[in-house]
Amino acid sequence: MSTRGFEIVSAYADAGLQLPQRQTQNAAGYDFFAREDFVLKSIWRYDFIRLFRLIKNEHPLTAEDMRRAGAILKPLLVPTGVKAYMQPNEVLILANRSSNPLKRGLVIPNGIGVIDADYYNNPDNEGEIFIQMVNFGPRDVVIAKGERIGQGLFMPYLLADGDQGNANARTSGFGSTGVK
Ligand SMILES: O=c1ccn([C@H]2C[C@H](O)[C@@H](COP(=O)(O)OP(=O)(O)OP(=O)(O)O)O2)c(=O)[nH]1
Ligand SMILES: [Mg+2]
Repeated sequence: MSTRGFEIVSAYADAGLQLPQRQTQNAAGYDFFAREDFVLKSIWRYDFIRLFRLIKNEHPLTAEDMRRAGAILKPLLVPTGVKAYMQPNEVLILANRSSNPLKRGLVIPNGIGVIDADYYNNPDNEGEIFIQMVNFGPRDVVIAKGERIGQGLFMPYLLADGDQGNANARTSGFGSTGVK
């Protein structure tokens, strides 16, 4: 019987992807591999004078200013091509590799990622796990397909007193339940 684990998202079945793996005997985290090559642009590439004006809401700010700010300052969602199944009272916690900030300037801006059990096989993206990243380093970082980018830890979670549960089905992620 299947209890918890990883599967390749069907669209990438033939893409030669690897399932997350632990690297040593007692490693807690399953390392995730990048689904494809990608570039994480350094946030230093942004023109900071323009950024300052943007923050202060000073004009004139062009559409191009907004586009550049969005493109560089927005975290990138690094695709893994992998989905995780688990028990209803379990969660997969995504964490950075400790070497990422030290060696590559890469941080996970949401601190940790919470992958809910009901994200698996959701109708929007089949439950593909994405790792949010920002490059605070001075140089752009190129990550090749198959490089290890973060790790996932399966954990049980607890309910508060009086919690009768919630019948809503998850339809997607990243704000699918609303932003407020
Ligand atoms: O780093 C992350 C964080 C989340 N997710 C997916 C799985 C998770 O189950 C879903 C929702 O995450 P969360 O509840 O943390 O985000 P939200 O902003 O509250 O979105 P939603 O309204 O969809 O719950 O998004 C990821 O793939 N990577
Ligand atoms: Mg949520």
